Amino acid sequence: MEFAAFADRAATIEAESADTAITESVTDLLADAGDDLATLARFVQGRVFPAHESTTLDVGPRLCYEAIARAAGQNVSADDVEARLAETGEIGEVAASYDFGGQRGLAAFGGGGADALTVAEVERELTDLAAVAGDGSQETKVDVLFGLFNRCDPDEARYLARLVLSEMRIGVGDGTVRDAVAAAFDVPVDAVERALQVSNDYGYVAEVARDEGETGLDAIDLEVGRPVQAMLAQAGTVTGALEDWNEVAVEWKYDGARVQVHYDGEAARLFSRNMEDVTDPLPEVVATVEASLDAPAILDGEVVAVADDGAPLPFQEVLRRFRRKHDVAAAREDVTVRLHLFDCLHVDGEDLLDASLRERHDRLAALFDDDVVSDLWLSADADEIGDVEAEALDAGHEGIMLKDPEAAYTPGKRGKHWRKRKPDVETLDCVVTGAEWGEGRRANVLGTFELSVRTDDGYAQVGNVATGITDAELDAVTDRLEPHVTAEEGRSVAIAPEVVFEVGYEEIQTSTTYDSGYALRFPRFLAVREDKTPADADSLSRVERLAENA
Ligand SMILES: Nc1ncnc2c1ncn2[C@@H]1O[C@H](COP(=O)(O)OP(=O)(O)OP(=O)(O)O)[C@@H](O)[C@H]1O
Repeated sequence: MEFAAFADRAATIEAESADTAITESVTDLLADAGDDLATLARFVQGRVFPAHESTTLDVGPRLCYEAIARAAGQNVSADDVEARLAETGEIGEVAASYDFGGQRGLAAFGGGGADALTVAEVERELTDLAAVAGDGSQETKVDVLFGLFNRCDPDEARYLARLVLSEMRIGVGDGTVRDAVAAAFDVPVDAVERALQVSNDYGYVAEVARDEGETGLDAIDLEVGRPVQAMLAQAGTVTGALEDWNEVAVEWKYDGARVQVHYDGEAARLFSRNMEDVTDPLPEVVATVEASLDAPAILDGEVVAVADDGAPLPFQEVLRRFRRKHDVAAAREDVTVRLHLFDCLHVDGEDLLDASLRERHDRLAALFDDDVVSDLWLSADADEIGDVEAEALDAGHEGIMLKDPEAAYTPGKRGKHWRKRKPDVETLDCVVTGAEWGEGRRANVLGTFELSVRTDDGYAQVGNVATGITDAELDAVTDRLEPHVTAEEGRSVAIAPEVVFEVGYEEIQTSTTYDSGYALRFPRFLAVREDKTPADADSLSRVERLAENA
């Protein structure tokens, strides 16, 4: 296909506003694509390379402006191009506004002709351009781009400029291409979706859909060395997770950077969340993996920067390691990293995407014999989950992940099967007005604390807290409260309002359980506010406001 024909189709697509019309136009484009199918399935999304490839054009805006300026003629400089961009705000518009050499050439041929750019040629030239490296590479890249722009008419220039800067913006998203592939080659959308998840390559999937149909799509498997998109999480709550699932798989949410490990039986390669190859900057992670594995595997996890005492450092520190291309040894001295693996997508020829998290985690745990694998707690108890969260926070991590233990691994999906518990937006300072002695090992310490807020004439209860308190804190809190016990009945004690607890919670609900008319959902102990007296504690009217504004 001539590049001019692609530009023409792109312009048509861009002019459409309805999603269905856009999908239909992309469907037609793919159906007519012939040998250019794979390339067009990428170009239409503004991609030159498959999503799983780390290859980039490595063409910054300035370099592109220079190439445009050179093609536009002697009197135009990169600064002029940039100035026009400041006016119009869109690089395609700017590129289309110049008279390039090619326009005159095309006019002479009456459009098209021997010198007409083809889609295949653009793809080839850009692939060669991406491979240019070393001294003088920037100059060579400008030369290649100049050569292309010089043969463009305004419409071609518009879409070439956008393609080069990954700013296609014609309203075609991942979902559009998925649906268009399904429609163009009469295969089920689900089969296309799965194949895309597994291969991360729209071009390849489009070709398989056309040439081998549904059977071919179903046969696409994960491949060691070809990264897949990471499964993502939504914000969620413990109460929500407990409502939705019988049991919740709880893990620490490590504060680091996502890493996907591909081990081919001999060597490991590592990929970042956006599928960049980060093998070289992380030799000790590679060594950890290679020391334990003896069969091919694809694993998912987080790399965390740690201080000398093992405590996690802010995640910016780990990014310093990810970005390091030179002098890795020195960077390694500066920032120590640890690998925490939490999922397993493939082991020794077997894809595990469709297996449950429960099974995938078991398979992962069987591959390593040290503490590389995340601890996973299965729980149906909010207090227990709260304790895991308290431990995670104590250990310096971000909080917890709540996962559906039965769910499959869905690459690239921000679904509801993985949830990250948001940090508390608000906390409440509550007065402790009662408590209960613990049981068994904890019989000598107070365990559950009655939380109240101030009212006009006293205090009203909003809940009980038993979660988030370490054993050491329980001892200290018991010593602090015991002198204020005013009455005792069974394990329950009444306590004079003296001590203020800061508590986190997920939600405030109206409730008839407590005399305040409200109940904190999933309250967690955060601290004793020694700096506050009950007079400084929160009031019922604040609770009312918080409940209303939720
Ligand atoms: N045990 C774990 N299981 C899954 N993801 C984890 C875990 N520990 C840390 N993480 C990190 O938490 C992220 C989950 O949140 P999300 O999928 O929304 O990613 P994100 O957009 O990078 O969000 P965030 O900025 O909150 O990390 C994962 O991408 C991963 O990097």
